Amino acid sequence: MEPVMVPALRSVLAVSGQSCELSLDSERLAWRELRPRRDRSRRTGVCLTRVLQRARGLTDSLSRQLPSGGHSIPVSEIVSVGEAEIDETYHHSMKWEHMCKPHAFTVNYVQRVKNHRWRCKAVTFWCSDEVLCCHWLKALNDLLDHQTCRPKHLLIYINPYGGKKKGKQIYEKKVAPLFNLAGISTDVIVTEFANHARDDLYEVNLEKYDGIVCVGGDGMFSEVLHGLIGRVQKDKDIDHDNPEANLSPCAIRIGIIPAGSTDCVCFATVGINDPVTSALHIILGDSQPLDVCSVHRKKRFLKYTVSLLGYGFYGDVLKCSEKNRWLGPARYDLAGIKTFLSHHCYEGTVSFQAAKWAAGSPRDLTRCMSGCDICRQSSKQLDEHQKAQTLGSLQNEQEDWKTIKGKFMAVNAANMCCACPRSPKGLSPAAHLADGAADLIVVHKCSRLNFLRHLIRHTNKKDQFDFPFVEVHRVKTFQFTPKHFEDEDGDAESTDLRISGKKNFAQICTDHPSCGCNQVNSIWNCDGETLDQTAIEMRVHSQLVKLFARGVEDSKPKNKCSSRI
Ligand SMILES: CCCCCCCCCCCCC/C=C/[C@@H](O)[C@H](COP(=O)(O)O)NC(=O)CCCCC
Ligand SMILES: Nc1ncnc2c1ncn2[C@@H]1O[C@H](COP(=O)(O)OP(=O)(O)O)[C@@H](O)[C@H]1O
Ligand SMILES: [Ca+2]
Repeated sequence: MEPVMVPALRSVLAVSGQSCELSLDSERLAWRELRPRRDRSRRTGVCLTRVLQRARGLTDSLSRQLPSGGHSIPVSEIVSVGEAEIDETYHHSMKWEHMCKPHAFTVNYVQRVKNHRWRCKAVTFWCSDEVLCCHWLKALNDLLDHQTCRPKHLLIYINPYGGKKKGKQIYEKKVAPLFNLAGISTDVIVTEFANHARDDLYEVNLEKYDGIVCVGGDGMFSEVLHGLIGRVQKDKDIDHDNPEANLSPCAIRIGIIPAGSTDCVCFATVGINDPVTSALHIILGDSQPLDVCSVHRKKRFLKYTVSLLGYGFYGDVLKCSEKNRWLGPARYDLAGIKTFLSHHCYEGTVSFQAAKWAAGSPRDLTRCMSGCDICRQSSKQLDEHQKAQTLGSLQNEQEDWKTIKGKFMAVNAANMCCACPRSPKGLSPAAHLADGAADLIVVHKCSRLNFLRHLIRHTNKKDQFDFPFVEVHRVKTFQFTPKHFEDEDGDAESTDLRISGKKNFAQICTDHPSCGCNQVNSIWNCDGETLDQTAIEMRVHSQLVKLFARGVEDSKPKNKCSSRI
């Protein structure tokens, strides 16, 4: 955004009974105390009056005495500004009778606390007269009016059954008051059934809104994502059943208020799953482009995914967890243990095309941070690559397919790092939000102990790919075909469920004669939703949607973008 040119403003006002020099330019609001703070007894009306009287005299000779220390807020992080509410008790305790009428304004702003968490703080500035107070209020509000990226009207979908079933409560207690404070108007829909939000987005007048917000987990986000992408393609007459279609990007941003079980999309794009932090990112109008992967079975669209598309271990965890939904987020822990103990592997073929133009690689020890250089560079290189393809100056890409045949514990595509509270660095720590590529992780058949060692590394700082049975590739597309599809004619158009229904229970797994398991197929976990097909193809669509987020901020800024793991 272009900085707004405003005449710099500078005055002496009082903050908590202390005279301060307050200054404002188009970028920042800053203040410093003019004298060191004494004890709290100085916070009386008499002192405050004196402070303000003295302030009048000081206004012209400010530059002389600025002690070190002070506060500074970027204008872009001010939530709102308003006349201070001076209630009766406060008025009397401050002995305001010594002043004819108090004049003060309050600035609400973002303060960073620990672990990427944000809070809304307030500071009140007391003015010597009404004219000065109005002058400051106007200058600040003019600057806020120029923050054009901020949403004014939002459409909110709340899943009342996600996570610990607290979505509605979280929204009403923690989020709605902040949206009110920021002057954002909202239309709120509490969903009544699964896919309510998705279907509604096909009908709703999107022009009325500056953003869509979902309150829930990754499943709820997925609903909104499907509704929005589907709606935009429908409006533009793009056939999403065509796996080669160039999908049209969605201009309207999506916000996520985390109230689910994993909250991976929120965690990986903000750095924490905290409703207040997410609400503040929405208010400030942050924008984070996000790659979206489409999943097809031949010419049939199945689903979109932005975080994990996983077959084998994560598919089985999901299947098992659904039976215990009543346990809330803990269902995944129980399912994780059960699935780990059952130790299944699945046979099939994985084929992929590497994302040759991608600037990073899955094991380069970088992380996708706010304003990521690797995402920027990759997307530039992808544009050039696509232009070259259109001009026909690239060799036939069909030759670039690589194939892995075998027995797998897991086949995962991570379009982002997939960090979440269970795994703070995620499934693929160096994956990027907006590089136009996904990391394909293939965990070959291995012993229980080795698989456990691999899983444990998702929770500590060690490299989970540093095993001979794990391989990882940065890809633009991949296909998976389970063994039984290859054994059949490989062209079966019938649904997997019919085929697997027959075969799964007929064939005894040769890998596990001792456990007598008869499972040939796993299922796909697609951002926490199941797919009804096992033979699939996935393709990454670079930066198809935008979120109200800014990527994870570096707490120790060195190289602003891609910090070392
Ligand atoms: C012995 C220690 C083992 C620890 C392994 C931890 C590995 C965790 C990786 C988690 C990746 C999560 C990827 C995100 C998936 C979500 O989209 C999905 C749905 O979320 P929600 O809608 O909010 O419920 N969550 C899952 O599939 C849960 C995976 C849990 C695996 C244990
Ligand atoms: N009112 C509703 N009743 C039942 N299911 C719903 C409702 N609203 C949304 N859903 C579905 O609930 C599922 C899980 O939602 P989510 O918010 O991701 O919670 P969790 O993280 O606990 O899985 C999603 O598949 C979503 O489509
Ligand atoms: Ca990506």
